[in-house]
Amino acid sequence: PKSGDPPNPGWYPLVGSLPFLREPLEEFLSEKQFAKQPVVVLYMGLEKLYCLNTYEAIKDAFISQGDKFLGRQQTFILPELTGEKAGIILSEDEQWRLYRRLSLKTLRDFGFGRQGAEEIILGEVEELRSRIEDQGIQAGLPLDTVPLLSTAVSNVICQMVFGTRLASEDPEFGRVLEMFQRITQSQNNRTRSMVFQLHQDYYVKLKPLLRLVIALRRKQINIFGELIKFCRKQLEKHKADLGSPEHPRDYIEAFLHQQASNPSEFNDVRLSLAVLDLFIAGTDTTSQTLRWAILFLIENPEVEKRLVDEIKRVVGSDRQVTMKDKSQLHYTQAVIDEVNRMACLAQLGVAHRCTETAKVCGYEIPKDALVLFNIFNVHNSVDHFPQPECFQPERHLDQEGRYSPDEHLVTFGIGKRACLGESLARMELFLFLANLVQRFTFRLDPEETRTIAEIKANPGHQGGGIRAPAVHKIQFNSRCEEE
Ligand code: HEM
Repeated sequence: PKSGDPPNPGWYPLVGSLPFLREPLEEFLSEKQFAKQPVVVLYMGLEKLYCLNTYEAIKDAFISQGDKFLGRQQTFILPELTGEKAGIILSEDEQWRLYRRLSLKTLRDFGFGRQGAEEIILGEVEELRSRIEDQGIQAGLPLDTVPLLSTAVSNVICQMVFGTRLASEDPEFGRVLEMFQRITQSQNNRTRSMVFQLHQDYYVKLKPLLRLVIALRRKQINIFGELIKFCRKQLEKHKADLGSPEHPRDYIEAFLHQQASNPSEFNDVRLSLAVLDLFIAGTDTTSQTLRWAILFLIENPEVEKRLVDEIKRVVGSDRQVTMKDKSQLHYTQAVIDEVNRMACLAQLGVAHRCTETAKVCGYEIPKDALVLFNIFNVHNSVDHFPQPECFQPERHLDQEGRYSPDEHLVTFGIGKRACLGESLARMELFLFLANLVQRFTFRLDPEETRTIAEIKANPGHQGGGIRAPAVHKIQFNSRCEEE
């Protein structure tokens, strides 16, 4: 380390800080010695990794100097596998600008001549309700919320992207979903996988090492390859039946129309990678947040009661909760923010690459450095959220009880590279949660031997790298029959 470098947890030659780190990394970096440090540097073996640890540092980097932090880490596996570098999440420069702009526009304009996003989500809410009634309540069985919620959420993306409810209707998609769930439920040691990714330049130069790494990662690479094949098949189907450019029926159609005028930017491989990114970024994140929400409500019955009372008062029990109700459901919105605060789903964000040397809160971050941001530390900061360990939706309400969002909630990141699906995700969280709560009560499987705290701690790190509760089952009951 040079003088003036950010603080580090300790280091040795060659292995760097690795002997000093503890999992989960976001919690380690939020311990007392680091909690108030704006920037921390980790020596991950031979490479440095910077972590923006406080809200001030994240804002300084991603808002005040946003243009210097628009890069992403470049990987060798995608070019090796596909010949292209990226879709949306890992793209940079012109490709990123084009894909981000068009993806946002396409998702925002959603309507696509047929159904709006709200209608699609409400259709899935209904589908979910009947699955819970048939497979859970009628059969008297507690349900694993991973397949239940991830099918519902991926059906939403399926309709937007492919134009069909593939997740339920196409037997081939059952396999695709299973592949996603294998990624979701994989046991993931974040530190080990970060070290692996940070050293990829070495493997690319040392071919025998590259072969070894590919052999070790073969399973994940195969899953990825199959998913890409599936997307390409969908592109072919759409090409055979392309509608009018004025009213694209889905995301793929909108992009295929662009392909006609700009075939190299919008080639088939990039399009497939972009589609895959929407699934990777948009399925598990939303469905795992809903799993957290159910656990928090079981743990906090007084919150659940107030939530149900609000929904009954504003909406009643005879019709679905819709987006029109949202502005009156202040407490419901506050509950969702509190779920997002405590779930800290993308705990350390997605790494940005610093494209030009920058100074953040007084510390130099060199060009090409990789930079994470500690959402967990910001969401657990006593300065912004007093008694952060308590689930208190009231903190997101003003004196009059009106919903009042807090800028320190950084669930979706901030700045130009923040989550592209935020408004869709917010709509899904609101509609799925409010409608589930209106219809059902939740209880942990009576046969469960672990406590909720143990399930939340998820010692096996299941969750494919995001903060997810361990696998468990929930017993649903019909709310009106219980009351
Ligand atoms: C609760 C649900 C979600 C959470 C917590 C979440 C969180 C995040 C975070 C933290 C980032 C990184 C931001 C950064 O690098 O600064 C991100 C990026 C991204 N998210 Fe989400 N997300 C969610 C849902 C979605 C959905 C539904 C979609 C798609 C429709 C989506 C698509 C993306 C994409 C494409 C990116 C990369 C953006 C870019 O690189 O320009 N996300 N998300």
